[in-house]
Amino acid sequence: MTRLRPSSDHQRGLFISIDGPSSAGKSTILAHLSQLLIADGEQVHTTAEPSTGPIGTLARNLTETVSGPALACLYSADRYHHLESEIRPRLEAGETVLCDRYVPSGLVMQRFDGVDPAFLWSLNAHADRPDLAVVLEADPQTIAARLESRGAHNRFQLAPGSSHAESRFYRQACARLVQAGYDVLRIDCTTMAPDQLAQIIRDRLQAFFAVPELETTDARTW
Ligand SMILES: Nc1ncnc2c1ncn2[C@@H]1O[C@H](COP(=O)(O)OP(=O)(O)O)[C@@H](O)[C@H]1O
Ligand SMILES: Cc1cn([C@H]2C[C@H](O)[C@@H](COP(=O)(O)OP(=O)(O)O)O2)c(=O)[nH]c1=O
Repeated sequence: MTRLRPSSDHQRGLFISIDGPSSAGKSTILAHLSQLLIADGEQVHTTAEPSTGPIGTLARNLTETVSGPALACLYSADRYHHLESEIRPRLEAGETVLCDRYVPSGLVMQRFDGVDPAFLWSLNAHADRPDLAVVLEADPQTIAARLESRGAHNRFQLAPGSSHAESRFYRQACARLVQAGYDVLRIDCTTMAPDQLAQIIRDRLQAFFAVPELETTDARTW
């Protein structure tokens, strides 16, 4: 039996974020991944940003009426509060945390308001690095079709050509994240089914982070 841990001397659980263009399939893949990890014996906590906490609720409610750096600050403030109030405590309890949107979304979405990427990075640079940042990629036309059939949730998604712009912003954000030491797994979700994509992520986690349960128990005695 193995457990997913950052390393064999850690009791902390793994932190995995998933980002990508609106309607690429983040929530769907996350649900499949959660089921797979639970079947593997992991304790899984799924969460999302903006969070359901006070700052996340404010950010979501103000997205149509506040823009630019002010909105960017709200989303990043939510991120730091989310880390402190929910993500870190769950990780320290040994749970695997799956987060639907995280820093990569913060580097991408506020660019629709023309916010300087360097400013966005400075707002997000102190957020905890996930053990794995999954970023979904796809042919923008395919994403646009998924978005149209699901329906837009806010002004960013209604902007003409938004799927193309988001894809471009994500490519740039990934380069920045890799430079900052993030472990980024980019996967193309144009044609593969969500359960297959979840399997790819699960295999990657197993390959990099599986630790024999005996070793995690041994580490506890110290
Ligand atoms: N790999 C996929 N192939 C085809 N359709 C998908 C895939 N993943 C998700 N979808 C569909 O695309 C839509 C958006 O998925 P969703 O998970 O809500 O996206 P997101 O969370 O990225 O906004 C849903 O109708 C979903 O069923
Ligand atoms: C995390 C985050 C989200 N957002 C936006 C992107 C989404 O449009 C919105 C979340 O909406 P939601 O409907 O939950 O997401 P999705 O469309 O992916 O299903 O919040 C930001 O603008 N900045 C951020 O940092």
